[in-house]
Parts: sequence; C-alpha cells; structure tokens
Amino acid sequence: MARTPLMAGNWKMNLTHVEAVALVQKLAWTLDDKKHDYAGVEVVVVPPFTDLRSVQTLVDGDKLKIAYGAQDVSAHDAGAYTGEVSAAMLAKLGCGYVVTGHSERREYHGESDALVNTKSRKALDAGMTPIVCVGEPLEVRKAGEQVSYTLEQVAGSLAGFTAEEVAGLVVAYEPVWAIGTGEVATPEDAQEVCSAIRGWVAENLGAEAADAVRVLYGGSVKAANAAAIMAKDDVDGCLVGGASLVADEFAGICRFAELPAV
Ligand SMILES: O=C(CO)COP(=O)(O)O
Repeated sequence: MARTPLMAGNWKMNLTHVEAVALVQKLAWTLDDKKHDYAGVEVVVVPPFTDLRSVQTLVDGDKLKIAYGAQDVSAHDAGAYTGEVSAAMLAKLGCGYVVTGHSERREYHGESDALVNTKSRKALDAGMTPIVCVGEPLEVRKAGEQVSYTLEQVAGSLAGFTAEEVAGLVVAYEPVWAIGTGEVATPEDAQEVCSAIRGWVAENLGAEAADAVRVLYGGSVKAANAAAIMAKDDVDGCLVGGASLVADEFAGICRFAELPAV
C-alpha cells in the first residue's frame, strides 16, 4: 500500500497568533508558487493552542491545502482541570491531528506511556489523528538499546488500540538526543527504529495495520537532509521542530522529492 507522506511542523512554544497567520500564509504561498501542488505530500502545522483559531480561519477562508493540529490534549473530557484543553475543543477548531507524548512533555511534565495512551484515545475518539511520539534518550542509544526502549513506549502508548485504529494513526520516532541539537540521526538510524515500529505493529496487530500506519522521523530535520531520510522504506514523513518556523525551509522539506537524497 502506498502511504501518503506526511510533513508535520511542530512549532512548540513559538509564534503568536499574528505571527502564525503570517507563517501559514507564506508557507502556502511558497508551496503554491512552486506549482508543486504538494505532490501528494500532506502538509500539517502544529501551532500553540492560542494560534489555532486564527489558523483555522485562514485555512478555511483561503481554502488552503494545509492541515493543522494541536501539540497536546487533556486526558479528561471536561470539568475542573484548570489550564487544560479538551479533545472536543480541538476537534471543534478543525484540528485534524494531535501530537501526544512528545519527549518534551514526557520529560518536563512526567507524562507516562499510560497517560499518552489515554490522550491518544481521547484524540481518536474525537475524530482526530494522534501523532504518537516515542524515542530514546542518549544513554539508551549509547547502550545500543534504542529498539527495545522505543518499542516498549509504543506498546504502552498504543495498548488497547484496535488494528483498524492503529492503521489510521501516526507514530513519530524522535530520538531525544537528535531534538534541537543539530545532531540528526543518520537515515540508517531512522530506518532501524521506524522499521522496528512497523514490525511491532505487524506482530501485534497484523500486516494490514503495519502496512497502513505512518511512521515519521523527527530530530533536526532540514531541507538539506529530508530527502535522504525520506528515501528509507519505513520513514513516511517527518516531524519537524525548528525548521518548521521558517516558511522556505519547511516548504523545502515538503518538497523533498525534488531534492537530491544526499
Ligand atoms: O521535537 C521535534 C519535533 O517534534 C524536533 O525538533 P527539531 O526539528 O528542532 O530538532
């Protein structure tokens, strides 16, 4: 099965809603200007919560071919949870995606696989696609245990999901040591773990789900290295941090097919 490549820009805690509108406009303009027609690539931006309404208005008003999502979601449906944002609120804003279990949330907010599992379930039940993040810290990589470590996160984060549900979702492999460090994993490093994730899905949920689930790589992706990473069989897209804040750079990543895979 041909999986649609997905390029998602995680803006993290950057850009006001005013800046968000300018960036999405420039991104759309840059992609359209190249007559690229997105070449079958799904382009997604993941701004802070406060930007979502403005991005929705722009995307709907100008009928942009850019999807958007949120960086997190509450594990609760509604009620006395000060500061949290529910899946229903995000769905109402037209979010197609929700990032769950980003390593920054796992690290700074103590998010466990069980919590990531609940949040992913909330996103899915509200009709959005979770982008479930997994990946090992440097010590684990140094010990050569990146595959078993990451698969344990996958197993915990996806526990209880059916084969049909997993077929439709996205798993992002983001080795923590490659995030924001300029230290990009080699395409072979990315392929090793992305293929192990697909293998885990095959073993636990069947070949059909494994064939359909999209597995992204994230960590210091730029236009200059995207094509080589995307050339790997089990990498279906990228979750991009810093480079997604610059329209030309992110557009370059989305147009990876036109660039040499060096
Ligand atoms: O964490 C990331 C995306 O979610 C990766 O961030 P960088 O692309 O800035 O390394």
